[in-house]
Amino acid sequence: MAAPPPSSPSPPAAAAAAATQQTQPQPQTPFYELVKGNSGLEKVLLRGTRGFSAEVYLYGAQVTSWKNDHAEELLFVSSKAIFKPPKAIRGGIPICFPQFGTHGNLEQHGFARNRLWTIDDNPPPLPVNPAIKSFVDLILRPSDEDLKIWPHSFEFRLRVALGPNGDLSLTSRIRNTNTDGRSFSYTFAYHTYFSVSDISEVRVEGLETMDYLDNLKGKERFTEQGDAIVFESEIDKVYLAAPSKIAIIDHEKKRTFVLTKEGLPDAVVWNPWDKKAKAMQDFGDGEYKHMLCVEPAAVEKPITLKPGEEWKGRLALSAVPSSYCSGQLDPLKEHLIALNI
Ligand SMILES: O=P(O)(O)OC[C@H]1O[C@H](O)[C@H](O)[C@@H](O)[C@@H]1O
Repeated sequence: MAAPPPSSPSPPAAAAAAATQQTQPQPQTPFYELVKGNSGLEKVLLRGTRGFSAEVYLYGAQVTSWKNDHAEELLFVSSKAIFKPPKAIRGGIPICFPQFGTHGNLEQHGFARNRLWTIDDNPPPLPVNPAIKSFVDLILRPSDEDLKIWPHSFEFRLRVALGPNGDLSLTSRIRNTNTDGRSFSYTFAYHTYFSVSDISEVRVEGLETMDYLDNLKGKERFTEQGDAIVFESEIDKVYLAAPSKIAIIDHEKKRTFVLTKEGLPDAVVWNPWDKKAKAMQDFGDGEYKHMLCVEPAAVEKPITLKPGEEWKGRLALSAVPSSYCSGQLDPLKEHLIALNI
């Protein structure tokens, strides 16, 4: 598909918006730009107000950049990331579908993260905040090869949107398009890599007292004790029925990430720490200190769709300044104050 001219409304996207305008309010002139990224792979640039921006590779529909109004990168992408199929890009927000991790017989995290998605010029209407001016819709349908490894027909639509306050949202709509009457089930995650100043200075709030499956202990179930989660060693846990808001407090950066999730009951927390970092070809030895994955997910209970049914799973991210004092943070309150609501 031809790239729209730089800094002008994308004609297909504008046409799509116009087509859906009659049924419900949609942003009028969505802006995106399609450019060449690493290794010649195409990526979409989203530009918001006040310098907020995001980038999405068509490869994996993977968000690889989200910047605030000081042009600071908020997501982690490894300096050793490989931008070459079939390797998934190490960092940003890989999409794990139709399988999270090793919870099934497919390759780790499923195949959506290493397939080439296309821009969806005419997505079905999606209720949106009319203040959102910058977004892109992507779509993945299975190829004949994909059908051999996962014999189900589906349409996976992803909208990535940059809000007026720099918030980033990802909305997935997955539809069962099987014509043989068969249901299918899948697990899912937005495998979000956050950029942090120093992992030892980071706390995660919202998951304390939750039950979790520990991937480092054969997926055994435990209950989290005590206070906020802090990091002193490798972690790989699937928190079950986690709250819809989770906060990552970066003490040194004085920044709090607030994650809001819908349709995604679980939340995976992962940091490979030093030994696993060294074993990964596409990850720098010391980079574990500057990243943390908190991944809204549906893992414990797979989602089942009958033919014609559609599921929606949404993640909204915001980064707000935090003058954090231990134990005093109310992530929601702080978020609303920062947004002046
Ligand atoms: O190396 P990848 O396939 O991208 O997976 C990276 C990590 O993803 C998740 O967080 C899993 O819980 C981990 O067990 C896994 O190591």
